[in-house]
Amino acid sequence: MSLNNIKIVLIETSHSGNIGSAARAMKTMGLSQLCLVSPKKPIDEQAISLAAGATDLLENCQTFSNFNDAVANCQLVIGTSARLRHLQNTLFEPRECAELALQRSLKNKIAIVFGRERIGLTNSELLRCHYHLNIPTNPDYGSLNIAMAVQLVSYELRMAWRTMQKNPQNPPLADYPTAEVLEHFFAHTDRLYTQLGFIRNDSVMLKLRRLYQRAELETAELNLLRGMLTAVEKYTAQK
Ligand SMILES: C[S@@+](CC[C@H](N)C(=O)[O-])C[C@H]1O[C@@H](n2cnc3c(N)ncnc32)[C@H](O)[C@@H]1O
Repeated sequence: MSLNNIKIVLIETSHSGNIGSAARAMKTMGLSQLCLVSPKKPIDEQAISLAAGATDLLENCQTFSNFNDAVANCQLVIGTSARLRHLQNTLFEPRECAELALQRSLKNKIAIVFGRERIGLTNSELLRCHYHLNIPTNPDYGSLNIAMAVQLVSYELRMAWRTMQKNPQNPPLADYPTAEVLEHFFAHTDRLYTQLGFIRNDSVMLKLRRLYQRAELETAELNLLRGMLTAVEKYTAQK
């Protein structure tokens, strides 16, 4: 049992030093999978210096051009946010998050996504996440440095991992679709119901996304919904 199925994704990081510090935070807790999405600065001297002995994570990190590609192969996507947003997905705190992520990582790939230093994650990125993770902090001053947020979440993952070492669990029975498969389903739903005149503005699809993300659809359940879309499509084509 390892933490290798859990990746930490950093979106458009401005300061290369934060990438290095995040790598160090991860390695101290036994995490190794670092992904970057369009970093504003490449991995440079400062990143290497702040990574201290965790330069192997920087050498092995994967870089993507967008959020969707970075999480495409993950069955569970968790977005972190310092602020509570109006379009809130299921919200949890680091301990609960770590327990769920660890349990699901026995069979699935998990992404925990951290936002930009200044503006965090966009609403559209947060809508692509099954859960939102908020680290409870001082309500008057609650925004942590990104690498410190990575440290806290990684620590909870390590604690959950240690507990699981003592009480091993079976992998979950259900299969879950990857983020990429879910995105195809959302695009199909959007296309079909726009064509039928039911979807007339973006807010409908935002609400549907939230509903389906919250349900954490299993693969068999998703296939049922896809079958229903295809049946409606066939019926309307015959008319
Ligand atoms: C400096 S914060 C960005 C602050 C931004 N104004 C916002 O509201 O999200 C950079 C990143 O660190 C993480 N972070 C900082 N404080 C956090 C908290 N209290 N809970 C969860 N994540 C946090 C998030 O990933 C966030 O996108």
